[in-house]
Amino acid sequence: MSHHIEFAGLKKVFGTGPDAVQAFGPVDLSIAEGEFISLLGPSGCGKSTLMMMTSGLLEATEGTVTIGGSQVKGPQTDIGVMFQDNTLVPWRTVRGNVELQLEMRGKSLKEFSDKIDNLLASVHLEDFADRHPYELSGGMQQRAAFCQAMVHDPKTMLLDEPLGKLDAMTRERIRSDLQRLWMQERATVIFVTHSIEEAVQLSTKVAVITPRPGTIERIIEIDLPFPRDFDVKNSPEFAAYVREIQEIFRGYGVI
Ligand SMILES: Nc1ncnc2c1ncn2[C@@H]1O[C@H](COP(=O)(O)OP(=O)(O)OP(=O)(O)O)[C@@H](O)[C@H]1O
Repeated sequence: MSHHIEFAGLKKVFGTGPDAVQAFGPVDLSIAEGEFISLLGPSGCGKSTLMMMTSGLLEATEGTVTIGGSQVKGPQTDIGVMFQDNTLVPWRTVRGNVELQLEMRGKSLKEFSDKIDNLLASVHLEDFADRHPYELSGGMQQRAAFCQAMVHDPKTMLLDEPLGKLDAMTRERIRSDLQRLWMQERATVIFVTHSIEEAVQLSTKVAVITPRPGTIERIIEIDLPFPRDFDVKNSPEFAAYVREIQEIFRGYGVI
């Protein structure tokens, strides 16, 4: 089954009458299987609204979301989601939290045991598997949440500012982890960020969204080799992409 994502005439209005808020759209967008697309847009342009509609947690006012050929009509369980606030429960260990995602989906813990070990090792948490969330730093908690989102092998991932609350160095490190895992798994990823550099580093495409109600201003294909390591990030080509996107936001008057 293909795992492309399709938005057709997708629009969200909150409320009715004079108090109605045109939050997002209408937007048509096709995201190919294995694509890593970042959504970059000013605060309040409707990025989280789009992610909620894609995951089936919020109903669209008009239009449709289709994932892998099936129209989204309710909460999706076969996708991986990660938001700015992590979803770790305090009474379970790191490993227990990752296992919870399997239990909720009725999957065998035994079958996924090696996968959990590999995931925790890939984000350098192998020595903290038996610790509880309160014993972890904010960055470590986000890395654990990342393993939660990935453990059931989702072919579609929705990441809504997952690195937003982290300090710059931790953020840099998790970006690399995320990129490495994406290169291995090639899931279809929609990633919301406020960082232009982060979007250019991680994405095959960047969708620049207009101020509210968000519509797509431009899709920029990022034609740089993966992994986008230190050298790629310091190349003139990388800087040119960042500059191109900065110019769009300058045009909006938001930077
Ligand atoms: N449940 C809601 N009820 C009413 N209005 C809402 C609701 N959720 C969001 N909105 C409005 O919809 C618009 C888009 O909000 P949304 O959170 O999607 O933006 P965003 O692009 O994710 O913002 P940010 O970058 O600041 O996180 C905003 O004007 C917001 O006030």
